[in-house]
Amino acid sequence: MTEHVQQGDVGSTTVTIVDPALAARAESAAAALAAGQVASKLTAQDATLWGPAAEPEASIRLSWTTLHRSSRPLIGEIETLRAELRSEGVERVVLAGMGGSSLAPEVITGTEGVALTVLDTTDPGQVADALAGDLDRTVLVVSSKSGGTVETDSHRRIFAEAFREAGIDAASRIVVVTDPGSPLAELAEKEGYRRTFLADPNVGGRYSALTAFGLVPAGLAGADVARLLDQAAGVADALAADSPDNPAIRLAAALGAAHEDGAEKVVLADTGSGITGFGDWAEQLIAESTGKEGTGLLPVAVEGPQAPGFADHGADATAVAVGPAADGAQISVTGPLGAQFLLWEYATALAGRLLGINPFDQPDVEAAKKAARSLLDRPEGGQAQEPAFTDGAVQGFGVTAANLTEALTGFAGQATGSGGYLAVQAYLDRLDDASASLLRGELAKRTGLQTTFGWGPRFLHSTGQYHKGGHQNGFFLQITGDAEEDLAVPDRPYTLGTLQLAQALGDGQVLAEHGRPVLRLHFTDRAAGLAQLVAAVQEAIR
Ligand SMILES: O=P(O)(O)OC[C@H]1O[C@](O)(CO)[C@@H](O)[C@@H]1O
Repeated sequence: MTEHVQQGDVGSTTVTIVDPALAARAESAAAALAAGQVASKLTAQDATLWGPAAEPEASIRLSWTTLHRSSRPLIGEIETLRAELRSEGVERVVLAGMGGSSLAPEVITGTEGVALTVLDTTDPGQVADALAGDLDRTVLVVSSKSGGTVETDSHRRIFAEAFREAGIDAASRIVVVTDPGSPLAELAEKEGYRRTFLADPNVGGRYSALTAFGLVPAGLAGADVARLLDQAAGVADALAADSPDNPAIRLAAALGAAHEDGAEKVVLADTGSGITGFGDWAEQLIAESTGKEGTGLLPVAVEGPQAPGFADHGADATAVAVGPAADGAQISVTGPLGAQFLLWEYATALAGRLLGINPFDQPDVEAAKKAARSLLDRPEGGQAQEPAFTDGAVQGFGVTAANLTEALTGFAGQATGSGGYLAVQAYLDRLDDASASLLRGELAKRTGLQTTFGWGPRFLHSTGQYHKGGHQNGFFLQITGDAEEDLAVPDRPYTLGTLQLAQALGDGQVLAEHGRPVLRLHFTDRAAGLAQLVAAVQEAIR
């Protein structure tokens, strides 16, 4: 470390710019943020910080800066409900929620080793497995800020029917988290659902970790959510300080300076933070907040500091250790989970200012939802496409190639050396088909490109915004697969399987309209297709 190494240290919460060149580059941005009193204004919820165009949205999105205080009364309410449910033998918590309505509780419970079944998928097999759990002991938490998200609504319908069929009073087993006045709030009242927690409407989904959206499902599952608020409270004063030593200013200034120098990707590796899955939560915060108007920071969550893309990254990326600095890390961010939530929220909002965008909207998410809806309205769900090739258990779409190897060679050839990124989007079962995620490292290693991996449709509520709105240099590999069984969605004209495929095709269509290359590979047999794809990647891309 040299004199340029910068550290903002709050107890155990630190941001260290390990790379001296980056530390030097970040100095002026940090000084400007401090001099402009941006941190204290943000804490005071000043909606003018991102310019006049962003002000209307920002004025209803800033309550997250004080949640460590305002969320306190929730703790007792959650504990009371949990005790009540346990006294009835209800101990298994299933959470239906997309993006900001499930990512934080998943990290919180994962970090504490507490069981929570998260449904943020339309994969019929994954939902069927959750249904096959012990319904007698199950409570379903339905979390949706808007109250209109199709995946979450489908899960609610499927579980309500399953409870009824099992002779269980469905209303007594459904707990709702939503915004006041949403269609879901109204429905919960009409149906007499067990309990509705109304969240603070002045907090957007991806900033909602410390609202009812993060705390209710995690707390019902048994996580110590009061401690999370304590951890956030412990760092709150430091984050409000107009000083270059403010850890959020440090982080935002470094990411902003790196972006200015062409490092538009942020590679996140856990280096022993003690937090499980932080990258998945941070991905949504960073991508949806910054990836718009053709700019932004692309989060790339990798498997660890040894993974391809981290220590060996190029000039287009900044390597960030979540935990102590490791080989190749340019920035290290440490701290307990509650503190890291608040720190990254501040840093992302400040980085948004440096990038000149509104960090509180997600203008490009709707396009894919619309395309999926219109496909579902067509006969056969608009899904009767002819494959360009069938090679064993893999069919190829959107490509001129005779077989899998040829398709991959062409796709990788186009992307390699482009300075862009590869995005693998797997519309599969993230538990049973978990090994698909190995493709990320294989492709990153072989192409030298920053490579992301996302489960569809989960990523549509996360990195999906960046794919369409951010730097227009992504290459998209979609993977879809036949399911062994499908699930009907009660009172809806589609099954989960048709919805899942419509979501893939709809997003693919929007990406193609953006002029981005999309290769879709469909597995007629998932296990065989996956094995074939991994072997073909190893053969075709060297
Ligand atoms: O909580 P809701 O309204 O169901 O939305 C879920 C997620 O969907 C998004 O709106 C994107 O589609 C996210 O910003 C949000 O976290």
